[in-house]
Amino acid sequence: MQSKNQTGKFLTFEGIDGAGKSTHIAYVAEYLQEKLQKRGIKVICSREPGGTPLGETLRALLLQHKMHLETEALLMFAVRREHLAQLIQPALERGDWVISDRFTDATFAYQGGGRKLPLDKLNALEQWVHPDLQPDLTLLFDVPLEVARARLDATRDLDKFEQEKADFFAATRQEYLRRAAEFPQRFRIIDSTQSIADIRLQLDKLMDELLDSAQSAA
Ligand SMILES: Nc1ncnc2c1ncn2[C@@H]1O[C@H](COP(=O)(O)OP(=O)(O)OP(=O)(O)O)[C@@H](O)[C@H]1O
Ligand SMILES: Cc1cn([C@H]2C[C@H](O)[C@@H](COP(=O)(O)O)O2)c(=O)[nH]c1=O
Repeated sequence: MQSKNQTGKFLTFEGIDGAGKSTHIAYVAEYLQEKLQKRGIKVICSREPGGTPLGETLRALLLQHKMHLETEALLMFAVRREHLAQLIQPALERGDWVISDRFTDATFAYQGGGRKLPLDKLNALEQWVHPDLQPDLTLLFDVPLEVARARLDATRDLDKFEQEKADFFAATRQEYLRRAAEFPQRFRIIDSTQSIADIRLQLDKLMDELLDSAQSAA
């Protein structure tokens, strides 16, 4: 069994709405949990905005109500502060692994790219809320806008963000890709136009690499 003094791993899933990230989270969590169980490590799935009772209450407001752009960005970071304090940091300190469906890259992409909030304001909030924590691995599910839109239209009623126009999502996607290029050591881009089965094969490989690096660091 692995020493519990070890810090767990933090994985984040990102992409524009309809890219397919949520489809793969349960699969990755199960894959990792099966391998980590024998080392006494739990895999915890969460999401943003959300992840705590307060965060889920704020999520409902954020996804439905129109508000000032800065209010929206501040609330995203307020949700994140609570998520870090209540769930993410305690889990990582126990040595457990956390998978979050979106994290700070989403604020840069949506509020920074999509809504054009200056990035220096977001950098300042990031420095305030989590100066010393970055995901160990960020999977960016990338698809052309039309593919994402067709997937969303086929499945559900659209929330406030999902109702945005193509130019909003083009700018959001561009900011995601810009951040992936800026932080190549933690980002992996998944071509989400592939079949679900092919994406799973790619995810298996990525998770095996991560498990190997965690094991050799232990
Ligand atoms: N590779 C794929 N090929 C075909 N359909 C897919 C693929 N990935 C996901 N889908 C379908 O697209 C729809 C949207 O997927 P999903 O909910 O995972 O997207 P998402 O990126 O999590 O979106 P959101 O952020 O808005 O929740 C679902 O109906 C899902 O079954
Ligand atoms: C964390 C975060 C999220 N958003 C947006 C992105 C999505 O449209 C919704 C979350 O819904 P999901 O389908 O569960 O991914 O919120 C954002 O604009 N900024 C953020 O920081």
